Amino acid sequence: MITVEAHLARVLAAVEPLTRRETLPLADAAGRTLAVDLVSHLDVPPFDNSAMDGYAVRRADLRGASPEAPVTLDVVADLPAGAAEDPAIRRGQAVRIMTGAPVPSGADAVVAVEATDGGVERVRIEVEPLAGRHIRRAGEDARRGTAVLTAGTVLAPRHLAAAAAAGHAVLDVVARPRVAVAATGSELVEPGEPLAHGSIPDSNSTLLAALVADAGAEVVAAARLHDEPDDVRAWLDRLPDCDLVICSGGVSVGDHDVVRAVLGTTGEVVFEQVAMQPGRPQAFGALADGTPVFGLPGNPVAVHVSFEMFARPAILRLLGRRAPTPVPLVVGAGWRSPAGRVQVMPVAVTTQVASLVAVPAYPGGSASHLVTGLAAADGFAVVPADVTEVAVGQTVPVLLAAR
Ligand SMILES: Nc1nc2c(c(=O)[nH]1)N[C@H]1C(S)=C(S)[C@@H](COP(=O)(O)OP(=O)(O)OC[C@H]3O[C@@H](n4cnc5c(N)ncnc54)[C@H](O)[C@@H]3O)O[C@H]1N2
Ligand code: MOO
Repeated sequence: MITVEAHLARVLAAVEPLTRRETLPLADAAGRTLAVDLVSHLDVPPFDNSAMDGYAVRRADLRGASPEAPVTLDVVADLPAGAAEDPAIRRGQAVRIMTGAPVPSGADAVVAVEATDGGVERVRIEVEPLAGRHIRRAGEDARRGTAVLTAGTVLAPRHLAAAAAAGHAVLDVVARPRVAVAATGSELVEPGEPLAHGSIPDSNSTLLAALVADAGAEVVAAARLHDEPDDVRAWLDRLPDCDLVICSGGVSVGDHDVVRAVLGTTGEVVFEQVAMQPGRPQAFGALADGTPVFGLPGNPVAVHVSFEMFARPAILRLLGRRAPTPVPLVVGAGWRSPAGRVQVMPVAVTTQVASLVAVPAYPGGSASHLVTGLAAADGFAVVPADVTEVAVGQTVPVLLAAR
């Protein structure tokens, strides 16, 4: 038996970050991985502008101004947002200005309209503003030429907004890893189709395709294959170019374990017992053309768990992303864990007395066939191999599940 860490290290050593890139308009880049550090093309904001609707003034004109001693100024211009002018302001003058409009170069403060009588031709002002009051300075958010986003960032709406503000219309992103998925098993039928005795709906195909997409990759081939070595061989031979192949089922020691029968003879794929529950039997290696291939155990919970522990980290490495950090959560209901194996327990995350707690998503942690029970999970608690009892109130690391 090998450890989870050793198996993961072997997987990560076999995949390299992709060098393929795509250039996408901002609107199409959400969820993609930025390929390069992004430098601002602009000062952000691009010019000194007003933070308030009010009046641009010269502070020298407003010495000692107060509600008891207001000062009246002539309003010589009106600047809405988008105005391009830079009107001169002389002694005793003010410029009416709206939020976002460029502050005239002769002004050194803005007075909010609330501290005035709101006059259009003349304005009565009741405060002496501090220097620079209500002026948002050019470049105070980002200077032209400085980095605003770093390579490897998963582009969320807020990152796209930052890129737009920094003057970018398109972004260089890492190409989506191309992944082929196959579910093996002669008992499997298309979901929704009538079942003969002994048949079950194929849920792993749906699970794997959705997990692959969630991890930021693209499914370029998908198949449901009978436990016939020739079928599996033929599918593998006809695969389009891909970066990764993920199979489920057929990796243990049964008579019809077809992935073992096909890939176990090439010498490039290693079949291991990993000290993990569920998901002990694992296959990983390379096809004849070098494409990395996973053989995940067929039980659906084992598929999800194996994906989170090994296949997702591989896809994230292809993308140049870091693996997600588990979230420490308090245990809300205890459970037992096997000695000597890392237990990956589906947990529901709920709120108890104002704190988030993790409780088993269903009773009986090792039941790796409970595919509908798995739907109750919000994440996976990763319990170290030397722990046999997970007690209420203790903290466990939880890998949050795809949403
Ligand atoms: N003698 C032993 N038998 C088994 C062992 C063992 O160590 N010695 N390990 C058990 C464990 S643990 C697991 S996990 C499985 C892994 O075996 P396989 O990878 O060969 O998986 P299958 O036998 O093909 O399937 C296992 C189980 O999952 C169901 N399944 C498979 N594919 C799908 C799918 N696409 N959708 C829904 N359900 C699927 C399948 O019907 C089986 O019930 O081996 C144990 N046995
Ligand atoms: O190890 Mo199996 O993957 O528990 O069901």
